Amino acid sequence: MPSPSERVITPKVLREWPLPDPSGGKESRGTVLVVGGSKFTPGAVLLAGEAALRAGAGRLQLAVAEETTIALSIAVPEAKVVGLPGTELAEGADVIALGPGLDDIGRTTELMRDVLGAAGPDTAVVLDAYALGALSKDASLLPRPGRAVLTPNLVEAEHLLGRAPGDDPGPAAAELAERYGAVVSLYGHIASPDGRRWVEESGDVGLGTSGSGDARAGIVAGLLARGAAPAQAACWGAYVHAVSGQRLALRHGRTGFLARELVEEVAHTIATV
Ligand SMILES: NC(=O)C1=CN([C@@H]2O[C@H](COP(=O)(O)OP(=O)(O)OC[C@H]3O[C@@H](n4cnc5c(N)ncnc54)[C@H](O)[C@@H]3O)[C@@H](O)[C@H]2O)[C@@H](O)CC1
Ligand SMILES: Nc1ncnc2c1ncn2[C@@H]1O[C@H](COP(=O)(O)OP(=O)(O)O)[C@@H](O)[C@H]1O
Repeated sequence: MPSPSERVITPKVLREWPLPDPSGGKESRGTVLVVGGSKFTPGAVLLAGEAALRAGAGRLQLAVAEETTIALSIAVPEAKVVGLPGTELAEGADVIALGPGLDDIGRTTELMRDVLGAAGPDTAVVLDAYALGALSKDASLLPRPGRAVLTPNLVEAEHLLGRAPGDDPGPAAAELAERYGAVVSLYGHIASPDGRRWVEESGDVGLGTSGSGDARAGIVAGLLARGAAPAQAACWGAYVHAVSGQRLALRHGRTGFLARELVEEVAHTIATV
């Protein structure tokens, strides 16, 4: 049941809150820079990056572990791929998605200082995975929270809150949004620092698949790149992620579909809202 303070995200609500017209060239749909990956988890960046393109981003850049640059440039031929930290690309990026696939809090902290410090004043930021662990230790790592979306899973929310989110993630999302001054998307519950709240109710068990959160962070980044506001990108992102899962569940069953298949559904789901 949604709380009375949460608006349920339905196709009608989204159609009243349309995404910016995507009819311009790729320059007008923005550049996403995904910063993340490690020697042993390079695929998270691939999932997030491809999800950003499927959500409509114009250009994709990946800053990844040095030893994975060649493999990822072959796996994602649409992207420019450089070694971490990727600071040289940060100033020109419209959106920076930081965290997927990182595996060390100290290294992530350094990356956040370097990359977000080099970002332009209007750059939007999506923080996921290890970036949220680092943020839980040092809130100053998010220099301009106003254009940020945080996409924690329940473990990351616990690190950020300092306690378990409890049975209803809605109040936890609202508390985090207020604390960090950023939009928070937590398990289908979206909260904005101005107090607005939404809930997406179509999600199902199959969405709990490896890489699902990486895909969702990438969708949000792509929507921001094409010009959506942070709360709009988070609401559309949660809906598109959940409905893409529903469509896969109809074809394959409630569980067993893959995050990469979720990513492939994204463009069609957006087009049919
Ligand atoms: N194909 C791939 O490459 C995949 C990579 N993935 C990546 O794998 C990484 C690890 O994911 P797991 O869920 O196993 O993560 P862990 O179980 O290692 O940690 C869960 C979360 O706790 C936080 N954390 C860890 N150490 C902390 C500390 N010392 N202090 C505060 N917070 C801390 C981090 O924010 C982390 O995201 C993530 O970066 C994720 O993006 C997964 O999403 C699955 C797919
Ligand atoms: N059992 C479930 N029911 C509904 N939605 C789910 C379920 N499992 C996952 N999800 C959705 O998928 C998102 C990503 O899943 P999660 O396991 O938290 O990803 P990750 O650990 O990769 O970040 C969640 O935030 C939630 O919105």
